[in-house]
Amino acid sequence: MKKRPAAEKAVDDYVRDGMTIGLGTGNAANMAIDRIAELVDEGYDLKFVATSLQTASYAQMHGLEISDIDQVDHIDVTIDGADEVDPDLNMIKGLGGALLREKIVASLTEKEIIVVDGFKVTDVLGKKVPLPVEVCRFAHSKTASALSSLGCEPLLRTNGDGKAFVSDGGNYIYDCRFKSISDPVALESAIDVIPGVVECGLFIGMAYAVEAYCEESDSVKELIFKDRTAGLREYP
Ligand SMILES: O=C(CO)[C@H](O)[C@H](O)COP(=O)(O)O
Repeated sequence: MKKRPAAEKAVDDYVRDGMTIGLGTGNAANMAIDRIAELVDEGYDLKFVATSLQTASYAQMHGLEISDIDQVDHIDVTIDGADEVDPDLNMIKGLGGALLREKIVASLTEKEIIVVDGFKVTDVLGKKVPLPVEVCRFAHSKTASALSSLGCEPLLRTNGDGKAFVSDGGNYIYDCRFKSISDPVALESAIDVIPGVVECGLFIGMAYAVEAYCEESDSVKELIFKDRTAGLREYP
C-alpha cells in the first residue's frame, strides 16, 4: 500500500485545469484526491463526480465539491484503483464495494487511469482475488446458484457484524472465487445475462493507463492501452 507516488504521477500526468474528474474509491483514489486537492488550492478549476458515498465525503472533507453526474456533460479523466490487472489492462474491481458506480463512471470517462501496487498486475485474472458480483437482494441466493454454475464459489459479502454488506445502490455483493479467468470477455457476458445480476467486477477494455508502483525499485511503471488513444479531447 505504498502506491502514493503512482497516485501522484497519475494526477500530475493527466489532470489539467478546466477538466471534469471522476474520483474512484479506495486507498489509491484517496491518495489521488489528496494530490488533486493541492492542485485546487493552487488555483485549478475542476469539476468532480464521485464513484461512492465514501469518496464523496472524503473529497468534501478536502473542500472539493461533488457534482451530480447527470448534470455533467462529460468526464475527462477518472483516477481509480483496481484489485487485479492483466497484461491487456483488463481488471477485477469491487473489493471496496463500489463496482457499480465505478463502472458507470468508467464507461462515461475519456481516460480511466488506474493506480495499483505492482503485485496486483498478474498474467491471468482471478488467481489472487475473487470476482465481486453485485446482485439484486430479491432472490439473491438463487442468483448465487446461477453464478456457481459458471464454475465459482460465490460467497455473500458481510460486514464485521455478520450482516450482509449493502452497496451504495442498495444491493448485495457475492465474491466469486474462480480458479482463474482465462476468458474475461466470455465470463462477463455469461454473468451479465443472469437475471438478478446488477453488475460484475470485470472491467474490460476500460483502462486507458495503469500506474503500477514497484516497491523494490521505488519506481512507477506506466502501462498504456494503445487502442484507447484515438479521438480524445486535447488539453494543454
Ligand atoms: O474497486 C475498488 C472499490 O470498489 C477499488 O478501486 C479497489 O478495491 C482497489 O482499492 P485500493 O486502492 O484500496 O487497493
